[in-house]
Amino acid sequence: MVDDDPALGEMCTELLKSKGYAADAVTNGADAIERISKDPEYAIVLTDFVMPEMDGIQLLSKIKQINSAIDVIVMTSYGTVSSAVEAMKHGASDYITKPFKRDELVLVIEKILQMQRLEGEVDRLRSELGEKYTFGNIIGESPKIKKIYDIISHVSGTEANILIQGETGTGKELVAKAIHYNSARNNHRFVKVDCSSLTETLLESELFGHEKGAFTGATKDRVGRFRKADHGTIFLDEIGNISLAVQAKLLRVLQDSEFEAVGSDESIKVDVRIIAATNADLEGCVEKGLFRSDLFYRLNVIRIFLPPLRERTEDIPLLAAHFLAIHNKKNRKTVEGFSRDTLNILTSYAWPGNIRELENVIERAVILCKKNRITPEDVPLYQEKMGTRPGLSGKPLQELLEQTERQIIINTLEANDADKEKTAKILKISRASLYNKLNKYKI
Ligand SMILES: Nc1ncnc2c1ncn2[C@@H]1O[C@H](COP(=O)(O)OP(=O)(O)OP(=O)(O)O)[C@@H](O)[C@H]1O
Repeated sequence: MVDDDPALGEMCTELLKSKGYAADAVTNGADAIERISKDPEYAIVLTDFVMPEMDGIQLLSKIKQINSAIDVIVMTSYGTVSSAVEAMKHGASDYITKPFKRDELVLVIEKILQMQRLEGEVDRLRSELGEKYTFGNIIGESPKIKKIYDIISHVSGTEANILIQGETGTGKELVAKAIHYNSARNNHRFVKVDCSSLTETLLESELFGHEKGAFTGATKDRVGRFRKADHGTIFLDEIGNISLAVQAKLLRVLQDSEFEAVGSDESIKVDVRIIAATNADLEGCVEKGLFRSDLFYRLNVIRIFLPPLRERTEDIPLLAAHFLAIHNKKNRKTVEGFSRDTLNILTSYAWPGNIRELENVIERAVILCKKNRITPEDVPLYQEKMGTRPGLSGKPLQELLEQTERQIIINTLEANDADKEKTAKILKISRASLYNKLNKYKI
């Protein structure tokens, strides 16, 4: 704390000490420089703007020369916004207007410390990537993804069919591969079929093969994917889109492990484990008669729900660091990391395209980046939509409040094993009110 008024210095240091931080005060810039030069532990300098001898801006640039990791907060007087702007231009991290309330000071300091932690976290994670927090190629350390790791290790050793459900880009294929490569079938093939990209006839022949002349264009025999996957695993992506006829044939493979190629009456026996994936509501499809319930039950022996990225934002810095490393290498770049504003932007965006979208954004940013860290200008498309602070996202207050309320309820439920009674008690609302909100927010 640098201020020529010793009483203010004392008040601030006492306050910060009462919050558990180490703090001390000096009354001029020269003393501040001396202490910073001797002790690398200083994380933040709070300095007055107008001081005799060395003013706030001069002190700021000297501090940055000595230790650029120190964040400087400038105190300005009421009505001198221009000096705050000038300080920010010179690299101040924030400013606070005098006179300020005690809470305001604590808030500014804590915000900076949190950002420093986030930056430190990314650096730490970058160095630890590849050693921890991964399962095969799956990256993440949030409780939700750790649960997925547990499920993968449990089910890999079994022969159970698996249904993976999750929005697009959440890593369904990655999970299917992790299960296969951790299973006893890993010496055999992992065969993927994208069920949504083929017409009914083509899909049938793709899955089960065909005999020459079975349909127009079938000029020679073809071995289907089920046979290619014999003793291995077949991954049926977008299973929700297949026709009822193909569903019937699939059911037979599941029940009897046999099928006939298109245009042939000879039964073929296979030993294949099936992992299916969908981003559709399969139960809803069953109710509407679009998906056979018997097939659904056979596939759904074990179901894995992959959470959307917005429900595990803790993993974003880790994933961002991972993709940064990949795309640095691919593009022969040496981008070191992300500015804190960029990290804020990345962690506050809703990511409708999930991890695939995050990877695309990082790849583009790496290519565009001209400095050593990725800055918000490198992720321009997303800047407007996100807003680094909730109030700047351009959304109506009501919607923002509801979003927050929804998240609070989800967090409380999660922390209490989905115990609604406990959740209502903790949040001090009636059970009826909690149920209403669960309905309203479709939790
Ligand atoms: N946890 C993760 N760690 C690292 N990379 C991931 C993770 N999840 C997904 N990815 C990457 O994101 C991209 C999309 O993943 P994937 O194809 O598995 O998603 P999907 O859910 O199968 O998508 P779709 O439903 O659109 O087929 C891939 O490049 C994948 O490597």
